Amino acid sequence: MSCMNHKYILQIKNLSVSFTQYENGLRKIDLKVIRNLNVSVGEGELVAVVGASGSGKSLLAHAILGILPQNCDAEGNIWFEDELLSPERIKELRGEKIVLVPQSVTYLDPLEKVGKQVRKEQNEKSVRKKQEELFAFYKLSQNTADLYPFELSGGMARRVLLTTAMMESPRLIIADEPTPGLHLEAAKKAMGHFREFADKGNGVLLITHDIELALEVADRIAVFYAGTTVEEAPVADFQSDDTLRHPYTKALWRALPQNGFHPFPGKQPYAKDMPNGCPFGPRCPQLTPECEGNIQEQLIRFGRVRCIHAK
Ligand SMILES: Nc1ncnc2c1ncn2[C@@H]1O[C@H](COP(=O)(O)OP(=O)(O)OP(=O)(O)O)[C@@H](O)[C@H]1O
Ligand code: NI
Repeated sequence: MSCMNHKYILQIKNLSVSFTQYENGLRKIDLKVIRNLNVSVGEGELVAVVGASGSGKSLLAHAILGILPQNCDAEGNIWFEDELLSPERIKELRGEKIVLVPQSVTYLDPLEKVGKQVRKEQNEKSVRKKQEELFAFYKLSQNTADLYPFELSGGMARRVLLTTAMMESPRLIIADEPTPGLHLEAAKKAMGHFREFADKGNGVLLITHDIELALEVADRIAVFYAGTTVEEAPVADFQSDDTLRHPYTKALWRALPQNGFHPFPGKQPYAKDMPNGCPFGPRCPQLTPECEGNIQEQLIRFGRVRCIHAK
């Protein structure tokens, strides 16, 4: 499904996130870990954010939800259903209209029984019923509700996090790596649930480094590299590397098992050692001196790309 004629649920423009650190305990430095990032989710859309570890995926989720660490600052604009979000407004929407399925299971409160947490302390019959239905859906036995988080296995804890997100009637689900530790069946269920939720006219931002999973459920893929989106493309474009736009996306495509498992050398740069211009430059087969300049995002064939050589 394309979002061309849809309303946006989430729009992020020019987001930058930096950490303040002290070098040798004295000199203050700003470490920019996300730069000029744009990404959007339309009504009825499931958008997957893919990218290597450390590319800024979780920080993006935390920036949207206003839960960045103390020493971390965000700049840029985030719109939720045509409303420019302020920190106060984000607080109101968080957990109600915008929910997070966090990457780490440590988000569960260790001192409170699971059922109470999932129900957010509410005890009405309808809330209990919904929790029981969701537990059944995710194959959690009903007595799981009486356990404390430390009594759960990793996979159970993940399924508890999924039920927590599904308890509300959100408009946007941000799922940060929701599947590691889950059996294939549970992972498929969760994906099916997200797809269904989007198909009802809502939005899902699915953060994952599993491109194959993303290709199965998403409408569009946003590819992250070193703190920014290098490409945003409809899923159909991933059928061949000719229809993809950025050399990094093409390299990811060729590294997939079904496309020959071609590895590509090198590593994503750290925020401290960012090259001038294109962050992918040092690894790029198409590198030219112009790549060290300012790289604007261009619109090409219903997708967006940050590469001066893209066609
Ligand atoms: N508290 C912090 N202080 C300084 N740098 C941080 C902090 N938290 C994260 N970073 C840096 O920000 C970058 C992005 O981190 P983030 O957790 O968003 O990556 P990610 O794409 O979610 O990775 P993963 O796939 O491993 O979950 C990383 O380079 C990381 O080192
Ligand atoms: Ni992460």
